[in-house]
Parts: sequence; C-alpha cells; structure tokens
Amino acid sequence: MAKDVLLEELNPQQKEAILYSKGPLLVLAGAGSGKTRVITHKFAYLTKKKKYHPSSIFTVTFTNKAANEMKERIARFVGSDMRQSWIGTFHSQCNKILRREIKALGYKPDFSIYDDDDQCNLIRHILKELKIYEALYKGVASRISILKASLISPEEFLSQGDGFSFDEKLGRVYLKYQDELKRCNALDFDDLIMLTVRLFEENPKLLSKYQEMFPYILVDEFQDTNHAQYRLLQLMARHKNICAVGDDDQSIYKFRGADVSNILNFEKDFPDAMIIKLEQNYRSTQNILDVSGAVIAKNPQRKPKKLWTEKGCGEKVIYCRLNTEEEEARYIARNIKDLYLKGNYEYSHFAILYRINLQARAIEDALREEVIPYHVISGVSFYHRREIKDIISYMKLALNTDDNVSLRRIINSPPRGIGASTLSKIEHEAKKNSVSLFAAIKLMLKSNNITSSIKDKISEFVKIIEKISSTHHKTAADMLKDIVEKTGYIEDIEEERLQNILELVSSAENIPIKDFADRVALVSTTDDEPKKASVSLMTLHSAKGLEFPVVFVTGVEEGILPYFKAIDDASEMQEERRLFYVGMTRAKDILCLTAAKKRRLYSKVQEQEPSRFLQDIPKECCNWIEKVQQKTEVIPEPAKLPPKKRASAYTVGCRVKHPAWGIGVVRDCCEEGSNTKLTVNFPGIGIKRLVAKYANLERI
Ligand SMILES: Nc1ncnc2c1ncn2[C@@H]1O[C@H](COP(=O)(O)OP(=O)(O)OP(=O)(O)O)[C@@H](O)[C@H]1O
Repeated sequence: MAKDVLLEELNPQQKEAILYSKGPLLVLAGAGSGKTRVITHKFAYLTKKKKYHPSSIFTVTFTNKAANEMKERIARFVGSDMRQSWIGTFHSQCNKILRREIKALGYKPDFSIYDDDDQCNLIRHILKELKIYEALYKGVASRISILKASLISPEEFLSQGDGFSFDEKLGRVYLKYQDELKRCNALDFDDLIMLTVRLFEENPKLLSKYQEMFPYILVDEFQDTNHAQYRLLQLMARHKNICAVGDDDQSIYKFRGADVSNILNFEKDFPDAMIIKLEQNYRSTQNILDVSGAVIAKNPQRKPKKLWTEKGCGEKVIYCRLNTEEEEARYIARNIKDLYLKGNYEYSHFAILYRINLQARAIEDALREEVIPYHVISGVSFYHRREIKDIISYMKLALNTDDNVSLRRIINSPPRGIGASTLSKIEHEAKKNSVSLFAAIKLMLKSNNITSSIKDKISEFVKIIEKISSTHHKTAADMLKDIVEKTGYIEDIEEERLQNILELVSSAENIPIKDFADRVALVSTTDDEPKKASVSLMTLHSAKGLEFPVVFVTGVEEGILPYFKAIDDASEMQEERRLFYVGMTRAKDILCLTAAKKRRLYSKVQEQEPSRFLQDIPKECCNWIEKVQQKTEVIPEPAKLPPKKRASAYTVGCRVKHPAWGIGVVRDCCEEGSNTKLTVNFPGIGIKRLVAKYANLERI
C-alpha cells in the first residue's frame, strides 16, 4: 500500500497523529473530529509501515459494536484477516487474558460472567440473608462497582471504615458478594478488569509475557477509563508505545467510575508524551459548535479546544421554552413532522435526547399522536429479555454447575413445581456442606429427608442439566436447540418470545459454545443501534458516539439538566455540563433545545427554571423563543395526592443560604395555612424542615 493512500482524506493533525509512533501519544480529539478514522488509519499504518503484526496491537474500544466496525474497516484497509487481532472492549480483552491465565489466581478457567442483572440478583440474595433492606440492592451494586473500579478490595474498604456506619454494612455485603462470586466460579464485569490487574501485579512473569506480546497499545474513548482500566494500561505499556485518543469534554461516565483525570494527567504519567489536538469538526455547523463550545468553555478543568468547521454557520440553534412538558413534546413532534414533510429529512435523521427516562413519556405520547414512527434506544436489550436470559442461564449452568445465580433463575422456569420452600431447603443444604446449590441438590437426592414428590422434581431438573452438560455439542446452536428440547421451554410460550428464542438459536449457528457464551455475556445496552426509518429517543448518556442531522435536547431546565442531585457538587456539575455538550454535539445541521415551565416530576407538578447552562450561550447564534403564557393552565395533580399549594418565593431545586448551615437546595416546598414549609438539603448537615418566614433564608 502506498503511503499516500493510507494518509488520504486526513487533515494535517490527523496525519501527524497517525505518523507519530515514537512513544506515548495523547490525541485530544474534539467532538466530531474523526477519532475513529485516526485509530483505524493508525492501526493500518502500524501494521503496513511499521511492520507490527495485527495481533500485537492491543486495541481498546468503548463498545463491542465499535470493535467490530473497526475490525471490518481495518480488514478492508490492510487486506488481512482480523479474527486473531486483539481489538475489543476492556471487558472482552480482559476476559480473553483471564480465560488463559486465571488459574494463577485460584479460579477455574470455565468461570461464568455475571451481567448487571445477575449481579443485582446475587446482591439481593445477600441483602436478604444479612437482613439488610433488600430494596437497596441497586445502590449497593453501584457502590461495589465503583469500589472495584477504584481497585479497592472488601478487606481494604472494611479496614478504612469506623465499624458503625452504613459503609460497614456495605463492606460486609461486598465481602460476602466476593465470596459468593468465587463460590459460583463467576466474575462480574468489574472483576474482569480488577482481576487482570491483580494477575499482572502478582505475577511479574505473566505481565512481561503480555508486555512482549503487545508492543503497541491503542485506546479509544480514553476519557471514560476508570482507575482500574488505567492501571491496566500503565502496567501493560512497558514500551511506552501507547496512543490514547479521547476528549476530556466528553467524559460522562463518572457514575460508573470513569475518571476524567486519567486524560488530564496523561502527561504527568507519561512524561515524554506528545499531545496532538484535533480541532477540525466534520459533523456540525459553526453555530452548533459555537453554542456547544461556549457552554463547555465554562468548565474549569479541561484542555481548551476551539472547534471549527468548513461547513459554514448553518441554521441558528433554536431554544424554545413552553408551558408544560406536554406542550414541549407537541412542539418537538410538530417540528419533526414539518421538517419531514418538507422532504429534506427522513425520520431516522431525528434524535430526541433527554436527561432522565421519565421525560420520554410525554414525548412518546406526542409522537404517537402525530403518527411519527419512533423507537427508544437502551430499553430492554435483546439479551436481557426474560426468555433469552433463561435459555442462556441453562447454558451457563451446564457449563459451570457452580453457577448458583443461574440455577436460582431457572430451577423453576419453566414451572416444574419447585417453589420457594424447596429452594430454601437446597440453600440450607448447600450452606451446611459448603457446596454449590447443584451439588446440594445431588446430596439431597441421596438422603431420606425429603418427600418423594420433591425428590422427583429436583431429580428431573438434575437429569436435564447433566444430560445437556454431558452431550457433545458441535456448536452453540446445537447446544441451545438441545436446551430448548430437553427443558420443554417453548411449550405454551407466547409467539413473540418463541421468535426471540429462534433468533437466538440462529445467531449461534457455527459458533463454538464458549465463544458464544462469552459474546452473549459481554454485550451491553451500549451496543444498541438506532433503527432505520424512525425517530430515535434516548438518554443523553446513550447518545455518546452517535450523530444525527437534527437533534432535540429536551428539558433544559434546572433540576433536570443539570440534574438536581448534581447541583451541590462542583465536579458533578462539570459532568452535567459535559453531558449537555455531548448531546448538543450530536447534531449535524439543526440543534433545538427545549424546556418547559411546569413539569410533572416524580408525581408532583413543579415550576421549572431555565437551565443555568443557557446563560452561557452566545445569543447571536441562537433563535430564542419563549412560548410561555403568563397565566398557564395548571396541570392537575394526580388525584391520589393531597392538593398542595406551591410556594411562590421558592421552587424545588432552587438554592438558598442559611446563616449557620450555609448553602442548601430546596427539595420540597408547600404552603400550609399562612406558612410556606420547606424541606432543604444542606450538604454536610443534612435535610432540614423549615418554616420559611422564621428560617432567615436568603434565596440565591
Ligand atoms: N479528514 C476527514 N475528512 C472528511 N471527513 C472526515 C475526516 N475525518 C473524519 N471525518 C468524518 O467526520 C465524522 C465524525 O467522525 P467520528 O465519528 O470519527 O468523530 P468522533 O471524533 O468519534 O466524534 P465524537 O467524539 O463526537 O463522537 C464522520 O462522519 C467521519 O467520516
């Protein structure tokens, strides 16, 4: 391949990023500046010009979909088979390493992988056992996930605590959770990274083997790496040949442990690092870039960038504030219809983005009313459907009979008369003998302590699993067909679920069983794709990496964007600003920001203030439309709630200053008799209930 072909259709900075291969390189790539193009071309350049073998470049992408696209593009480019290449997400790369090496950590290599659902099921089970309020399971799961992303073990976490607070309980749950995972011979997503780091830290020989195997490392979406992922890269990059591509302004996964300081500190950790900025944007008009650029410029901790485009100014950005969320939704639907009818856009060219899922309700109603086809991205993904998870759980249990979470899921699915009391006997037996649930069932079958009817039922279940597990299946599809047949799962099943199972089986044709099980375990909702011929609805987080000709960013209001939980915390506020920025920079031609004056949130109607981010928008780039009537029609409260009069001087989400407790955020306000009663959260102090006229508060 001639050098110029490889460097064709690249701007000078992109070229420089591709040609530089002498040491650590950070490519600070602004939104829409062609990150994917740089990584793909760089991979091709390294293999074709620098003679790296394609399987010696450790390439990390953000989603499986991005990895597959990259493999296809590179294969077309360099003309070689990319099946043996190491291009994938952090999770899939670590899974590959651990399948080969995990014995060194005392695990068996046929471990199961637990996704978020499995993780939550296990945590609920543990909370129940430890008699801790079960409904907390989601919060507990996310705290544990963040601890793992920070490489903090349960023992370390427990040793840091005071032995009394909620964290002590959390520490105990975390400890038990890790024990249970080990007992199940299972790893959750965070373990895949954490254990690979541990593997390398504890086994220097193994580490140097992988350092030799991968003399070059390429990382996409570097701004969203968490501490564990970054540590892994530091360990592996012995040769310092690492090229990280990212945009600090698009770091939006703090809640999952992503740490934007990884990108901000890259030069400190890799002292000779070369920094190249990509500032030419190929996606949006200059008006969109100026508006989004002015908003993000207000973030104090960032690497400054000034995006520009050759596309010209384009249409002004629209900001429209309406009376209610229903009016906001109708405004969006009508605008989509108008633009569609003018013939310049297909429905698939539109995206409607929102901060929180519940905003979608009014929007969906309005789209249906206008008969506009739409789909919601990141709903229940295919692999999270009940019937699919059930069938996959049979597969997982047959491959690893220690997998208690899968066994609990399917022991009575399809129904075979094994109820909660039998399961609790099995749990008891397993605990008594320190064995898996499956082994416990087998012990029970040998004893005389259970009735013959229970014996028949559990014996039937054991036979099914053992038959599936002992049969030699050539491919994953054969195994799935066998599962469907032996379990009777599709008898009496609804048509839609049946079709889903058939789809699953056909997707497994000619794929080795273990590869298929890993692939299914590692898919995530971020792999969902926009569908053809309909409008896409999604959260701002799900919009990452996508682009659409027309984008509506909705609910640009205080309390929503920025989200009320972030308002008291400076670093969370920076993240909210980045989230807004990511949303705006998805737009190619038309960007419309919308807001409502009143909105029903968590079954209350609230007065909404326009988002503080709007103040930063240069007005000359924007068409400012206020469709707010002074006297708006009041949205009735749901009947079951006692009517509360809204207080006029304070609104939920507004900030107040108290002489002793400092700044707080109003969580609730209502009028009772002649008194305005407020519930205010003062960070570090707690929630206080106050009567406004006596509280000496200043609204700020
Ligand atoms: N040198 C170039 N010439 C023309 N078009 C380009 C060039 N580089 C990239 N593009 C185009 O720019 C668009 C944006 O590229 P890409 O999706 O890779 O951006 P990105 O940097 O990943 O954006 P974001 O981070 O905002 O998701 C794509 O349509 C791509 O084909």
